Amino acid sequence: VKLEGVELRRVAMPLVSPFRTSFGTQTARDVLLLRAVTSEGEGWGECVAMSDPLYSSEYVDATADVLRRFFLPALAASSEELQRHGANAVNAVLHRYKGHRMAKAAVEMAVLDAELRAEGRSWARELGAVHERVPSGVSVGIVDSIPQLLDVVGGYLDAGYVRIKLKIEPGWDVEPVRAVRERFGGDVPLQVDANTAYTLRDARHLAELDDFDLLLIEQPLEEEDILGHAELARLIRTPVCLDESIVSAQSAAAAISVGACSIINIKPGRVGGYLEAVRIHDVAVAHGLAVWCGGMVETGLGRAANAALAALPGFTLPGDISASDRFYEKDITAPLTISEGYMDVPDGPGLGVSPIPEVLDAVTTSSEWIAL
Ligand SMILES: CSCC[C@@H](NC(=O)CCC(=O)O)C(=O)O
Ligand SMILES: [Mg+2]
Repeated sequence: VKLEGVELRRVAMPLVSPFRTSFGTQTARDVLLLRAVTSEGEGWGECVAMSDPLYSSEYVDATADVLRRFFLPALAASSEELQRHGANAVNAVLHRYKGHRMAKAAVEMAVLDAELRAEGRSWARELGAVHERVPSGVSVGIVDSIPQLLDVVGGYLDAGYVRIKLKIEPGWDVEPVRAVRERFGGDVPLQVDANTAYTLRDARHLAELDDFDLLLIEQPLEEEDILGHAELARLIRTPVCLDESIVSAQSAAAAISVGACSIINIKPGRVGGYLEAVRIHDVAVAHGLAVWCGGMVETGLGRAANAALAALPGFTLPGDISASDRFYEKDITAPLTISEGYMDVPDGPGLGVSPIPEVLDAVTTSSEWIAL
């Protein structure tokens, strides 16, 4: 495929309610979208980077800059390779550049979408999906009080979500979990996500969560503390799941081999793209680990791609693949919905969804065309 140019389009998407985690509170998303124009047609990519480098070192202005100054020129200079191998060549061409995996993921996604739309092939089929619909879990932010939390959780259970994930941080962990268990019972699939907020000194405290039969505790320690997670896993019974720490199939293999995790949250943007996400799935499955698909508050574009990824055989735990209306009043695509707790996996060409032009234009804050 010949890459003729890429549009960098920024959209401002207000959230339906503030989303608070251990690293901050979001009320809106400033999202970078890529529209790749190729010889075979157009494709869309979504960059999952947040506005501030608080989840990881990437942030949306930096991803636009690294695409503009390094990645897109490099792809233009490797048009031969791109013509021959398409999206499979993107990460190979960009490998010499360190990090910026969310930016790499976005351009690989846009090129892959263009190719698949042209071939009439779905994202699900390309990645190896084996299900037509996937169970939908939901991520619940930190709120001001326990009663408010119980209302929020009750609302999502009424909406049909099959798994509840609670954001936790020091001072908001054992009590909220206890309250949810007491109110909704022991059968509700329940897990927690600390986003690196604890240290090994908190091990004894985190062991108090063992009484609540959680599916997992996600990323309790900082992302580079692989050995710390292995030590923590020996001190608590709740299975340790890694998110921020797993940036590639190689780092997944390393974390698994030292016993740092028994479950992995796979996020394509964090690991450089959907193709690497499948490799991590394969490594985890080969070691007998369960994986699930995490979320980065994506628009319908990334949400649709994540639903397809979550349909691979090793994704045996519900993912953070909630309906569009969990975060957005009006999504830029036709809204993704759940019924009886499941989301249909898109089966159209490419992502299977597209931005609705007038909706996209209404939320666009900037657009920049980069000819290649
Ligand atoms: C701003 S929070 C983004 C990262 C967070 N994501 C979620 O909690 C799920 C968000 C979603 O459902 O898209 C995580 O660490 O897993
Ligand atoms: Mg997480």
